[in-house]
Amino acid sequence: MRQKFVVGNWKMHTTAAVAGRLTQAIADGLGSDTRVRVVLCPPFPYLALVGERLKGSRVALGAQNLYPAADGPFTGEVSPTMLLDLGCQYVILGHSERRHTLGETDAFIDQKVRAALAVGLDVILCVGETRDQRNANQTEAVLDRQLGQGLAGVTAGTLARLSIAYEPVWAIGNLSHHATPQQAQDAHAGIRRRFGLLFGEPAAQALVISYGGSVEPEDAAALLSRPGVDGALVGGASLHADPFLAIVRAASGGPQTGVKAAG
Ligand SMILES: O=C[C@H](O)COP(=O)(O)O
Repeated sequence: MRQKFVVGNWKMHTTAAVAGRLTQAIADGLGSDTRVRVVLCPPFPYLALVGERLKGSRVALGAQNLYPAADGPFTGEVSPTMLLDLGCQYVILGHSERRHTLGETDAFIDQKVRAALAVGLDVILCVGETRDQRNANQTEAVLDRQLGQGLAGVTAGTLARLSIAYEPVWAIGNLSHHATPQQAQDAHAGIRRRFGLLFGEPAAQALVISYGGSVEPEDAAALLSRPGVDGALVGGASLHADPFLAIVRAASGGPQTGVKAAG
């Protein structure tokens, strides 16, 4: 049985003071319950601070990006080993904001996935179609391409350190147009099928596939109770402790032992 997975992606938000308070509130609010795997991904400058606050908690630290080289003349970039040094266990790669706003290609994302897995980081690989691609019935082709290239460097030995986040681009930061639980379930089933073709059925059944795109406490239970929807990659709602904790509770299927009520 796959463990539910909830990741907070703070994107380019917070300040040091806010990051510290938010981390503390989330770590305290989660208590000792381990039914849901929880990860916080702050901006690079706050990784050390957040990592420090998470010590002794059951929340893992993740980064939002990396550069696929061990070191070198790459001004402004951050290497996989630097993330490890800072205590990161996870890294988000292939996020649509990097694909579409910053122009990252499938080939570059493939390099990043390889670099992350090579040093022992766990990868959360984001895939998803734009609204135009969905309207043109290209969703499957887009996911095929993104998965085919994004997973090219994954091997039997590194498979267990990979999860997928399905994020339809049209649903991100868009409360009036988020995907329905059925749309998420269908896309996840397609991703699992493709994964099975690449790596075999046991690997496909073990694969954790999260949904991202305006996940809010109100719809989290309906979404996360769907077969094959194993978690949530949460943006906006992870910037406040109460809604984020509520989403974790929804993922656990109900009140969690040792989890204080959000408030
Ligand atoms: O990484 C998170 C996703 O892009 C979702 O962001 P959002 O919850 O603000 O729509």
